[in-house]
Amino acid sequence: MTSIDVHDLTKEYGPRRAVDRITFRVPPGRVTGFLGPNGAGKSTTLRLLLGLDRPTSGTATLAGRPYVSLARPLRHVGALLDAQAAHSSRTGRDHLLVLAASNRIPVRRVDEVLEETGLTPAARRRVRTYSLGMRQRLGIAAALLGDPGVVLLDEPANGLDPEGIVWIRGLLRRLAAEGRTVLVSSHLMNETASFADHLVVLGRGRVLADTALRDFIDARVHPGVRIRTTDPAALENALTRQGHDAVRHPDGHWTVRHARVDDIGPLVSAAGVPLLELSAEEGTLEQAYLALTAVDAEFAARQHEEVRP
Ligand SMILES: Nc1ncnc2c1ncn2[C@@H]1O[C@H](COP(=O)(O)OP(=O)(O)OP(=O)(O)O)[C@@H](O)[C@H]1O
Repeated sequence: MTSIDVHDLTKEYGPRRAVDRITFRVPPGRVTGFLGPNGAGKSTTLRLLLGLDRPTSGTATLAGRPYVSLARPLRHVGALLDAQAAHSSRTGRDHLLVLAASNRIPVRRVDEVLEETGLTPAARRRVRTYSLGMRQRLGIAAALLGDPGVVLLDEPANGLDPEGIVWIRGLLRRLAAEGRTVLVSSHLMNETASFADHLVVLGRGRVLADTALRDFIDARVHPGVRIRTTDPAALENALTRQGHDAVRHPDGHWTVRHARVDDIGPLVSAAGVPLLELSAEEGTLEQAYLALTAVDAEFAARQHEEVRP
């Protein structure tokens, strides 16, 4: 099994505790979103997983082993941390060839990942001539080079055009469907909601949530129902009779809070209310995330205030 296991992991930089005794497991076969405000400890955790930094205490392992003990790491773990890291005087293809040679990966794979990331036409151009999105694609190509069981990507959609964003979404889902372990850190909530099955959320170096995407949203944001009608009085009557909390908006539409279409639809239909629209307003990941982190941020702000002279 190629799971990622983080156990009681702590990293201190001088007096600052970037990661504070965190424990979580990322299993294969699904995409796990790795979220948290700036400075929450996501990059530090990824760096510890990739052996780029040493933990103060605790462990971070891939398939039960620390990264540094892997003989040809790219064959086990593909990572994108900094898309600007490629040597800019090399061509994109040469960059990948060097990586492939150092991990005994066949040249055939270089051309495959160039094709997969849409870089074949630019393969023989120097990286310094690449756009931000092309560098990003090259970073993703490098991550996929060794056909790894574990994929760690930091902001993979960064700099990608709309087509690229649709592409990366499909790629992440496919990697998970192939049974790989996929951990993706991002600040883009709509994007994360489009590909993640599960979330690990950090805040100030600790795990704030480790849960399925749907459960994460449902636990924090109540669903609502949006309605438009030609007979507002009849609608209001029908809803308030059943104790529903209905709000009329300036443009004339109504929302019924804490309700589902399955309940409201039959109710308004039985009351003979003429409908122009009846739709579900599901909570979004952004709303749920902000609800969770607002509490955390408030606490941090209060602490900040307290230490001010
Ligand atoms: N090399 C370092 N030296 C000192 N402090 C560091 C170092 N790297 C990270 N930190 C601190 O550790 C904390 C966590 O940083 P980290 O980069 O892991 O957060 P993050 O969740 O990745 O944030 P972002 O979303 O902004 O990328 C921050 O307070 C940061 O200032």
